[in-house]
Amino acid sequence: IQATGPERHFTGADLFSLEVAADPQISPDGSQVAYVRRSGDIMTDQFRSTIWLVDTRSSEQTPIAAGPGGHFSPRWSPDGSRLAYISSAEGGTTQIFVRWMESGEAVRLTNLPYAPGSIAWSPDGTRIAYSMLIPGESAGLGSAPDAPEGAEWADPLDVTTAVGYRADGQGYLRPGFNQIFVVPADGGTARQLSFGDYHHGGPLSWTPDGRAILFSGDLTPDWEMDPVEGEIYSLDVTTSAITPLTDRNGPDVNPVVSPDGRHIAWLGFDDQRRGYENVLLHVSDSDGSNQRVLTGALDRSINTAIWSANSRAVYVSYDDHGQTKVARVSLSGSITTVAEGLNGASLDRPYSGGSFSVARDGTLAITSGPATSPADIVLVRGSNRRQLTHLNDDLLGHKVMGEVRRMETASTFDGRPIESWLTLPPGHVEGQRHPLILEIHGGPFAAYGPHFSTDNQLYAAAGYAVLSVNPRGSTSYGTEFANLIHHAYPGNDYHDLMSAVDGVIAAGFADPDQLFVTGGSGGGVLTSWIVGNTNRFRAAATQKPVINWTTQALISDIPVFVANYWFGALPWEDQQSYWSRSPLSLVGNVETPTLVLVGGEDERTPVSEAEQYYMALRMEGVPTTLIRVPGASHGGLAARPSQSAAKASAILAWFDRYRNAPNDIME
Ligand SMILES: CSCC[C@H](NC=O)C(=O)N[C@@H](CO)C(=O)O
Repeated sequence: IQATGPERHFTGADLFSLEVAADPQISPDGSQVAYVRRSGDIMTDQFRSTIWLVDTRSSEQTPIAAGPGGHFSPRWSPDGSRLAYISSAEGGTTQIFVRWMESGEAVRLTNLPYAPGSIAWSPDGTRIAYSMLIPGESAGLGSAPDAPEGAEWADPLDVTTAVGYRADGQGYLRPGFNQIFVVPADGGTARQLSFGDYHHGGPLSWTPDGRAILFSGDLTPDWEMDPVEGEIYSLDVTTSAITPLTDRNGPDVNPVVSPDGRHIAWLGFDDQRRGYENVLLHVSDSDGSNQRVLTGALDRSINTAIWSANSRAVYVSYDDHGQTKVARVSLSGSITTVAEGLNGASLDRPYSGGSFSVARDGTLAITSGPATSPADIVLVRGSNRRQLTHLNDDLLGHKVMGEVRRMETASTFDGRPIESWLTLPPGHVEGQRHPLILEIHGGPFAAYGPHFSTDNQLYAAAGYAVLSVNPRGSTSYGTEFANLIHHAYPGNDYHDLMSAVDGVIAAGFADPDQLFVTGGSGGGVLTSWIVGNTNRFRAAATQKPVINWTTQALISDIPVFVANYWFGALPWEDQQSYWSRSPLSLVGNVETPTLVLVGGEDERTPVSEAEQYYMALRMEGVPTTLIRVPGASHGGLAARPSQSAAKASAILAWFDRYRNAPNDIME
């Protein structure tokens, strides 16, 4: 059949044409913004990162690093004359590059054996600090016989004594520790500054005199068993002496020294072993004395902190009701919101997020955009906003996207307001009811909001309305709301989700006989929990779920965290809680046809969780299918455009199979 015209709806193939702006770095004088552009590439089936410069007056764009390889982390020298970045332009390991802006010359500064990260210019622009993993020795035990010359033997045994021996996105970890280095900014030999069997973590922040670098880490022998702990340390650049600046029980991370050197700002909280804590902005004097919290009254979590040029305030980003905002926090603790509507770089689901930077005069560069398009670069000067890039107008300008509307319902459990966003099928006519997909976020401490989502747009283009709900436990509504699921997840969040579904039915958008449910990770837990509790949904698709908390606590890459923060006991100490909160405990109730889907290299909610559920459903005679996404990690389930499109297509095919089935087949 020949197409009669251009495809007006969003399609899976469109994923290859999407572009999203990230990591906007405004130059100190505010004249230009360097940013990372992530673009779909149909030949490599990846999102490729390039660095572009956009002029804040003319909006003219210039490529900084856009050739072969990946390019990211642009960072201005303090005087704005140079731009450092990390790139694999020359193949092999990523390296630090510097571009001289006036001449346009870019040079590779380093020749490192391993990938650098957390690059930070010294205040006088003469040096660049960075962190890098230095491999350590594997724990040895016994030995293989000697191999004859020329023999090709199997790999040696992999022996570990580490707690963190696996990590999502990396697989089984090679032993080693993050160390801090410094390299001359005009080339030369890098020097290692930190040593020892501890991770010395970024981001890094220099003191204005260039004598010390602040970093965070847990330099105590018990660091492996305390996954959230961290302190701020000062590292002497000459002697490598390390001085702790904080010492409380709880994370102290992301230190930033004020431009005048008088204060330190950082993020952290008192560890109470609760599922959720607001991350608070702290400041102290430069020696760590006089510590105080500046955002205690906000009751929101702070994501990023950047000092104002005059050292009198800190700009922070935070999530509020599913939206990401920037506020200016003065040293006296007054908080003024200065930008709203930030959007992050994740494309598949509408998670809150976004990034920003600040010029000397307070002009902000943010990543932002409507819910129907990925993030662009927007300049914010006082109340003026100007969109500098239009990365997707060429593609989405010719498409009819699903409109996104904010909804609110009272929970049937306790009357609390539950916020959600409804993506309507393109061309929706008022009064028309649609089949509804409830799409549940993970975390579980995370938030959806009015943000772009390829999954939701693909479902909407297929004629479904899609509901993205923030049930209790969601972030961006304060500590009390998030901790309503402390040691009680899944639980009453179920009622919030069902209330939101009933809200859109009552509002006339959804067909009550055509309900479907899906969700990933924490959202997969809730999807499986829902089908264990109700038969109201015609079909379900549980993505990368936890099914059995005992195995999750022992096999995932966050074992100690799950046990200590989400249960407060080890599995064998409180098997009753672990079992009663496991969706596997309800599998005998399930009648809803349920698709199970997981990334083949998921280390966060391991493949074995999905496999347990699939087999349990088969044993119970429930219609099911297991899909593994080859090579995909937990965080990277939708990283390859072809797999992301195919995943949405498989879920739609599963739902379509039951969408039009006569009711008696469903009974
Ligand atoms: C329920 S166990 C771990 C869940 C995981 N949390 C952190 O990694 C999760 O829910 N991830 C979410 C949000 O990041 C996801 O959608 O993958």
